[in-house]
Amino acid sequence: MTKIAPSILSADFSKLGDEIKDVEPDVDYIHVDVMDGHFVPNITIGPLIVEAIRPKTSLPLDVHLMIENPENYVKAFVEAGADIISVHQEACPHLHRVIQQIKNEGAKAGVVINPATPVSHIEPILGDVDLVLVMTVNPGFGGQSFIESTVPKIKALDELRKQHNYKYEIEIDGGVKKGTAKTCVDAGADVLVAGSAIFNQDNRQKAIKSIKSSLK
Ligand SMILES: O=C(CO)[C@@H](O)[C@H](O)COP(=O)(O)O
Ligand SMILES: [Fe+2]
Repeated sequence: MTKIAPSILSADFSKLGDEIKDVEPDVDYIHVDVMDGHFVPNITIGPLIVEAIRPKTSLPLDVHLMIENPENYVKAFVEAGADIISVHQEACPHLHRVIQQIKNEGAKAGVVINPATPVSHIEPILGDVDLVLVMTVNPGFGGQSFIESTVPKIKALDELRKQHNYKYEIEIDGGVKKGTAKTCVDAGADVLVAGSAIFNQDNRQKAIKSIKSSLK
């Protein structure tokens, strides 16, 4: 069963608790986009907001770190209540160490690749991660268009998982809506992050249902 992870980047930040409650019954993770104004041009939220939303939901908080030097913040995000922490390969010269650090802190560890980064750059640590996040847009903003050339990477990750019996989930992030969602699931994606396709809609339940039914 494909999992849905609404990205709160497109939610109303003045009432995040209510926004999460609105989607909670129909989804699997809450996706939290952390941006530092260095790794990506945008600045969003830090551990304080994660701590504030933690009591508002029992769903796993899926924290996507789009920051430089993520190793300096892993502990703070785990203490704030993050369940899954994903770091960008492009931001981590010592990727293996950061992945171990996340796991040692007690969270699930994910690795993220940008649209221009090949799967080969993360192959050596695929046996160590709980999640691989394939960016299907360039990170930094919600509401961008899906980049089709990322789809073969989803397929390659699914193949490698079968071949080596790896256990990671494949998550995709960016430009998810009807059509692109099915393309990714057919390629092997297990978790779909969706921001604007859910939170920019008046009826979020209907929006989630429509993504789910597009997968059949
Ligand atoms: O990490 C990011 C963007 O950098 C995403 O999680 C976005 O929040 C997805 O937004 P949509 O493309 O679904 O509107
Ligand atoms: Fe994200």
